[in-house]
Amino acid sequence: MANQNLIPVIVSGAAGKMGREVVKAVAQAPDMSLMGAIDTSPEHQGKDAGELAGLSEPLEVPITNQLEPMLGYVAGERHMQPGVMVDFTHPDAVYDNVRSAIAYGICPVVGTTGLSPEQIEDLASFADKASTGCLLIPNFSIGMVLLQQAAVTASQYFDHVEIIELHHNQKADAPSGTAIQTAQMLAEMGKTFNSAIVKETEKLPGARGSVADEGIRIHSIRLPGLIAHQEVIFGAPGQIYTLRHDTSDRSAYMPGVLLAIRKVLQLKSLVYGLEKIL
Ligand SMILES: NC(=O)C1=CN([C@@H]2O[C@H](COP(=O)(O)OP(=O)(O)OC[C@H]3O[C@@H](n4cnc5c(N)ncnc54)[C@H](OP(=O)(O)O)[C@@H]3O)[C@@H](O)[C@H]2O)C=CC1
Ligand SMILES: O=C(O)C1=N[C@H](C(=O)O)C[C@H](O)C1
Repeated sequence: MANQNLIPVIVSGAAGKMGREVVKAVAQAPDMSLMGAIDTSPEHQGKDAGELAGLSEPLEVPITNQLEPMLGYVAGERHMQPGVMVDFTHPDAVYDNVRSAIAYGICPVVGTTGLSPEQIEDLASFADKASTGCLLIPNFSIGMVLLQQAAVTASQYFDHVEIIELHHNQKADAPSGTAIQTAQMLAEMGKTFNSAIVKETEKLPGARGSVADEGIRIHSIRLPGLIAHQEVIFGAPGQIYTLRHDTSDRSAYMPGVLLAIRKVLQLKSLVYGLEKIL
């Protein structure tokens, strides 16, 4: 039987690139217990989540595609605190997974990007009604929080800014959740950026990227060899100010994920962004 003092954690997307890192991090955290490892990928069903994640010993937690029964099992177990579901799956799956977790009183920690503003609003209202903590974190790395803070500061002094995000070419959504959040933060400064000084014509559609709130442009690059990178480039007459963050290993996200697992238990509603819980 699981130690009832430990935080019970289910990892959804446990066989994926991020899920495997989370399995390792949770298994090594002294205050957490990995209760379930969910993944729909057929080739990984029944495999030990720990061995798949590269741990030397099995965790005796098999990968399964049965999320609802696992949520029910964890919700029904006697623990000192509610369970947490960490989701790193796919933009098409995350909404339903989060709804299901909240319905069982399990607190979601969501890294999966690609939720629409309407879906986020709906999940916020569902979590609120259920008085269940839920964290949506577009980027778990501390370096990105610092980049965003520096960008907000710079946006007070620069009126022109564009964002470039660069990712591996297995990424399903574009632009990245981080780039969208960064643009939102700048847009909240209450001014319109990038006022045009000439009439622009795109000779190839999309050449100037996508336009987010307040005229901020986002350009998405997808290439093998990349992991996750973002530049925020400010321009003014005679000067360019470039902020850049590079992720060279997915372990960069793990301190943020473990912090979120601990913090979500203290919440009663949905909170968006790592910066809100630091
Ligand atoms: N917030 C952050 O800091 C970060 C967020 N991300 C985001 O996390 C998400 C996952 O990224 P990544 O790990 O690279 O992706 P991967 O494709 O490597 O992993 C996703 C895994 O989830 C599985 N899956 C798909 N649908 C479901 C479902 N309904 N239930 C359970 N498992 C499912 C996939 O199986 P199959 O392959 O068979 O479909 C796959 O094994 C993306 O949205 C990405 O943008 C990534 C890095 C950092
Ligand atoms: O898919 C990824 O890899 C990443 N996705 C997140 C996003 O969309 O912002 C976070 C990070 O950029 C890695």
